Amino acid sequence: MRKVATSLVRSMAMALELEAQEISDAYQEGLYEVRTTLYPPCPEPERVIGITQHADYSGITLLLECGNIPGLQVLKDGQWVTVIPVDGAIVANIGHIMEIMSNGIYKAPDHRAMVNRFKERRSITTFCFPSSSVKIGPAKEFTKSGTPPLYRTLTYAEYRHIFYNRRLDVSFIDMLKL
Ligand SMILES: O=C(O)CCC(=O)C(=O)O
Ligand SMILES: [Fe+2]
Repeated sequence: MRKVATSLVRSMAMALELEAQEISDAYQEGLYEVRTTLYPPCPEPERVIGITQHADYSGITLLLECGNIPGLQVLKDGQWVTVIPVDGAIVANIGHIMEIMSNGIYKAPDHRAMVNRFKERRSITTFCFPSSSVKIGPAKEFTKSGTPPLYRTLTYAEYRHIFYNRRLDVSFIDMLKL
């Protein structure tokens, strides 16, 4: 997972002409949180949401959908789009840290997980973070070129503190916008 995350982040940084080596090194050393989720079958799936609408607070998220049972949905142009599982594939999702670092060019999409009437679904999610020594803010290349930063710059500890102490009725990313 570390290799996949590092190489994805490197490509994403290169596409924006950012200091790709520095950014991928940060993900080489960072914290990776793994969450396994089990969604039991539900006789009334239309009345239940497995994981409610949110965007991830990671840099990027790598998701393994076990058993090819669909459930993940991404909000695209105001519509929920189901991500069809592909055998053995990893779903990569952008988290808030990449949104901030790219000064809003990459967006952390809202997504949710639905439940299935007949089948149990399991997913394994790896939330990939840069090293805790890295400041979380728009990449220095944006400020150098005179582009105004759209997000605050925080230490890793501040970022996590704000996330875990936030009010749930306020959008987390909006709190970090300037
Ligand atoms: O289980 C899934 O498909 C999504 C899980 C997820 O979005 C999360 O854990 O943040
Ligand atoms: Fe998520």
